[in-house]
Amino acid sequence: MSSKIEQNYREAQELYAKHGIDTEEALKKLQTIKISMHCWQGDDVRGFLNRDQELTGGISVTGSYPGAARTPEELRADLEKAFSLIPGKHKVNLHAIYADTDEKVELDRIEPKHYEKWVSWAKEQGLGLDFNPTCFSHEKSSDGFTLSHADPEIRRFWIDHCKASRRVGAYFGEQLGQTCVTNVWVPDGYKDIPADRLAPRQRLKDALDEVFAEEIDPKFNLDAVESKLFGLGAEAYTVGSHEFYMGYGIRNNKLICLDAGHFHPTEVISNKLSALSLFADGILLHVSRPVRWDSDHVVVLDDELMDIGRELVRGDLLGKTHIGLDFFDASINRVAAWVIGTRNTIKALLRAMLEPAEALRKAELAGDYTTRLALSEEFKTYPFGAVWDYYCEQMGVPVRESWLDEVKAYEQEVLQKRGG
Ligand SMILES: C[C@H](O)[C@H](O)[C@@H](O)C(=O)CO
Ligand SMILES: [Mn+2]
Repeated sequence: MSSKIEQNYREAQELYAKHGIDTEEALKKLQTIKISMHCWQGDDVRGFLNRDQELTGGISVTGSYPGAARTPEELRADLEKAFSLIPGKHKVNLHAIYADTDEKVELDRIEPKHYEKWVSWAKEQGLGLDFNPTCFSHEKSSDGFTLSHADPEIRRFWIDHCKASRRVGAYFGEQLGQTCVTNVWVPDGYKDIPADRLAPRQRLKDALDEVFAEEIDPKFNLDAVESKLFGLGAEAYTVGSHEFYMGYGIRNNKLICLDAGHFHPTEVISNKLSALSLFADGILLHVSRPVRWDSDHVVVLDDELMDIGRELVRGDLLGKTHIGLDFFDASINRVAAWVIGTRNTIKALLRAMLEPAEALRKAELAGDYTTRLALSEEFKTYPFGAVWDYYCEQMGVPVRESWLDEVKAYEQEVLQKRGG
């Protein structure tokens, strides 16, 4: 006797098959896609190296929901809980400040050994790891500048940190047999109108050239660069703007990171993917949800998330795109935040795989925009949910909202005991 979930799935399968959409193929493909889940949602971007430092760099976490992870052990336990509720095998994205070590190590001196415990854990869990130098929340970034700092000594510190970070990334890749993506984002910028826009960009370019000078096997580590429009306290000018990094990344074969919150309010990253894919070696996504500014809300299954999924699927861009998440909300249960955002990102991909892309393309080429619109709209109410539920069941994770009971129980048994 098949379950109700399977019966619903079989009916949906038939409906999709009428349009030549193979749901089994879609689910097989979906299993191979890894989402890089960012560790920093678990503790409001505090990390473990300089826990007393306030969060700087023009980013902000709001909310005081209890239960933030205070130690690497707690953070790993929370990540495990979240992964147990998300279908598939994925990656964890670490920032340098999440080193798991008793040593008081400075950022420019980090080494693979400071992250060994993360690697053993990732091996046990069958996860990949990605990495980021942390160029914020530090006394040497207190005036808002790092790699483009006018003071060569400060610049040197951050260059050395980024170089060390790439070596950590390569260690992750080599140890785990999965390429690590090391993403460089710096907050550098001015609050008010600069007198000189060029010099900081020249310094950033030169610093990056130095950071990337050491050859690292791309099998182990790929470098990415992340642009931004503005940050808190850097409203007038950001050194690492989109044009800057698009140019830098294309010329130097770096992955270009598109963060959904790093553009003008009506500008969407979904519309950039096809263009960039023609010129860039690869793309890294920071899937996020800006609400009026780069607020880093948990991603919901909204039009933009579905458009990102569509562009990746229809343009066959999954092979050259690394999907990372970047949101941090401290006003809700942090494990739930991961689960909601990651499940939504996977859902968006599945939904895109279950759309009649070929028929839509054909209609478009024939100038039949009526069919294009009619079909797109009708597919919005196709039984995508039945396929998603079946996928969750097959992958051994809770179906529909039943995951929430597990998060609530974890909150009672574990998170609430942490206080704070
Ligand atoms: C913590 C992240 O590295 C950071 O959010 C960065 O990726 C970013 O998006 C800054 O706005
Ligand atoms: Mn980002």
